Amino acid sequence: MGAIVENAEKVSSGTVKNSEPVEDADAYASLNLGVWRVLLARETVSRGFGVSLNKWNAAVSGYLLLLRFLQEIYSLDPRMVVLFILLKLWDGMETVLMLYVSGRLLQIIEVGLVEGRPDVDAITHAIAARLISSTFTATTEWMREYISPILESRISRHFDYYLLRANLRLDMPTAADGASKSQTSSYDAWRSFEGLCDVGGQLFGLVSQLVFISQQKSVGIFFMLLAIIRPVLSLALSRTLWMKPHVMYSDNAAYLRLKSLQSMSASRYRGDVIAGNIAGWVTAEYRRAQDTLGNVSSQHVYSQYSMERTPAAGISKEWAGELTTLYWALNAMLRPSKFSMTSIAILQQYSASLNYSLQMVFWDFSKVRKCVADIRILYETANIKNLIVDGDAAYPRPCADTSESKGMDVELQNVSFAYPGEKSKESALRDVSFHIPEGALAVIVGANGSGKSTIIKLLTRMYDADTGVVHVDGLPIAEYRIADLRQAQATLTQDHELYPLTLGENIGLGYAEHVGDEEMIMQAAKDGGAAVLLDKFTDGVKTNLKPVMTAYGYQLDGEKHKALKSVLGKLEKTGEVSGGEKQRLVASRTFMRFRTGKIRLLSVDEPSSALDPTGEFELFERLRETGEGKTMIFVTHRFGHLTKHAGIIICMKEGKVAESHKELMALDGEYASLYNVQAQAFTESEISAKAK
Ligand SMILES: Nc1ncnc2c1ncn2[C@@H]1O[C@H](COP(=O)(O)OP(=O)(O)OP(=O)(O)O)[C@@H](O)[C@H]1O
Repeated sequence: MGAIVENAEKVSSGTVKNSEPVEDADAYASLNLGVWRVLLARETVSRGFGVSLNKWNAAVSGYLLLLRFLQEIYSLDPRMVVLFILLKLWDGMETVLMLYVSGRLLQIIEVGLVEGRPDVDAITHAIAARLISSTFTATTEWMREYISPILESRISRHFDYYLLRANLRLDMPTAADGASKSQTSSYDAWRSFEGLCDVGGQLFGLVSQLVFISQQKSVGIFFMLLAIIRPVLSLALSRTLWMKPHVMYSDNAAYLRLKSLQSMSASRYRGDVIAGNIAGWVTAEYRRAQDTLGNVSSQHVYSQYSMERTPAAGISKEWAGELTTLYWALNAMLRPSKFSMTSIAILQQYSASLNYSLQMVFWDFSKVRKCVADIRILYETANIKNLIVDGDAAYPRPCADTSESKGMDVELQNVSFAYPGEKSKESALRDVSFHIPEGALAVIVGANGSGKSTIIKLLTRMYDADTGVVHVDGLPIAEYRIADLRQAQATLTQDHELYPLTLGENIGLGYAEHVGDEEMIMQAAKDGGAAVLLDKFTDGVKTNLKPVMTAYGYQLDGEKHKALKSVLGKLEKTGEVSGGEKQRLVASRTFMRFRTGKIRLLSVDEPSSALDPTGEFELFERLRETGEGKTMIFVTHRFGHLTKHAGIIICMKEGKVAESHKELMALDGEYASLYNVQAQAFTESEISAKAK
C-alpha cells in the first residue's frame, strides 16, 4: 500500500524532482508508487442538503445518459441487442438450474445407496436433465460468442464515426491542449455496453439464486448471511485504482532517461545510430541510468496500488470464507440426524455459488460508475469547445467585389502571440505591425525561429493573437466565419503531409467537390510539377503510397516458411517518394485549390526546400502567374528572384519586425550581406522603389 505524500518534493530514487503543477491541491491527494506519481481525486464528502442535491442531479444526469446510450445502441440492431441481453440473463439463470439438477441427482443417488436399490428411472431422468441443460448452456454460449463480435463491430463503428467527426472539428490549440485531448475510444462504448449487460445478468442470477436457496429446507437465513460475509469483506478491503479518477505520470529522471535510451533502438533512429557509431554510448548510458534507478519499482501503478502491506486482509477474507464450513460442521455435531453427506455437499455448493455470484455482482456494480463515466467522456468529446471561436460575418463581405481577381487586404496591428504551452521564454511574435494591401505580393524574410510561419498561422486562424488585432478587409479576423475565410485562402507550407489516400485524392482534395475529376487533377499536377511523378506509378492517380497495413506474420522460420514469407513481403509493399516529389504533390494540391475560383490570399511558406533550383524557380513563377491579382505572401529564407516582384518586404527578427529594407541595407549588417550575396541579380534601385 502506497503512503500518501502531499505534493512531495523527493522521490524514492533519491533524485530531487519538481513537484506536480499545483492547480488546486485540495482537489487531489498525491501518491508516490515506485517511479510513478499518482494524483488521486478526493471524493466530495456529503455535507448538507446542497451536496445531496448535487449527488441527486449527478445520478439523474447519469441515468439520462445511460438511457440515451442504450437507446442509441438498441436502434443500431434491435433484434440482436435484445437477443444479446437475453443471453446475458440466461447466464444468471443457468447457475440456478445447475444447482437444482446437481442437488436432485445427489439426493436420488444417496437414497438409492442407503436403500441398496437405486431408482434407475429417477437417476436416468436427472442425468438427462443435466445433459439437456448443459447442451442448452453450450448452445447459448456459442450464440453469445457468435453475436458478440458482430454487435461489437456495429457499436464500435458507430462510435468510431462519432469520434472521427468530433475529433476532426477540433482546431489546433484545442487539439494541442492536453486537458481536452480525447481520452476515449469506440472500444469504451462496447465495453460499457457489455459491462452493463453483465451487471443485469449477474443481478438477475443472484436474485434467482437467493430465491431458490431460501426455499430449500436445509438452508436457513443464518446460512445465507454467513455466505455473503466473504464477498462483502472482499469488496470492503479491496484497493483498486482503475475505477478512481486519477492522473498518473512519472517524473523520475533515471526512469525517463532509461525509456528515452531504450527508444533509440527504434528503426527511425537506426541509420543515425549506426552512422554516428553511438551504440556503445547508448548502452553505457543505459547501464548508468539503471544503476541510478536502483531498486525503485517501475511495475505498473495499478499493481503497486492494490498491493497489501500485510497479509491481514487476505487472512480475514479466507477466514470469512470458512464460516459456512463451520456452520455445517457445527450442525453435523449438534444435530447429526438432520444432516447427511449429500445435504452437506449441497450446502457447500450453495455457499460457493452464492460467494461467486455476490463477488461478481459487487465487482460488476462497481464497474457501472466507470461505465457511466466512460459514456459521459465519449459524448462530451463532441461538445469540446474549440478555443478558436467562430465569427458570424460572411467572407467576402456582401459589399465586396467578388470577381476572381480580387485579393485580401491584411493588416497586423501590434500583434503579440505565444504558442499555448510553449516552453520557450520568448513569445513567437512581439508587437508586430504591418499592412499588405489587396493584390500585393509580400515577401517575409528572417532568421530561423523569427516568427515568419507564425504570421501565416495567424492569418489562417490556426491560432488567435494574444494581444493586438489581425484585420482582414478592414474587419477583425475573428468576426468572420472561419469556413468562409479558409475558403478564400490557399496555403502552401513546408509542413504538409501526404494523406494515406491515393495520389489523385492527395491532389484532388485541394478542391474536394472535384476530387474525382481526373482531368482537373492532371492539370493541377502539371502546374505543381508532379505530372511526371504520376506517370512513374503503374496505377497512376490511383496509387496509394501508404495503404493501411494489416499484414502480419507470426513464427515464420527462415527456409521452412519461405512461401509464407514471400507472400508477406508482397503484402507489405508501400511506395516512397522523395522529399522534392512530395513537395510537388502538395504544391499540385494548392493549384487544384485555385480552381475553386474563390482564393483571395495565397500564403506560401518555404514549400521548396527539397526542390532543385529549376523546380523552385518554376514553382514560384507558376504560383505568381496563377495568383495574379490576389494577395500573395511568400515566406522565404532565400531572397532569390521573388524579391524583384515584391511590393513589400518584411524582415523578421526574434519575433519582431526589423527595420524596412532600405534601413536594413543602410545598416550594412547581416541583412545587407545576405541580400548582396543572394540578390545580386537585382539592382538596389529596383527594390528600394517597391520597399517601404
Ligand atoms: N507549434 C509550436 N508550438 C510551440 N512553439 C512553436 C510552435 N511553432 C513554432 N514555435 C516557436 O515559435 C517561434 C517562431 O517560430 P516560426 O515557426 O514562426 O519561425 P520561422 O521564422 O518560420 O522559422 P523557420 O525559418 O525555421 O521556419 C520559434 O521559437 C518556435 O520554436
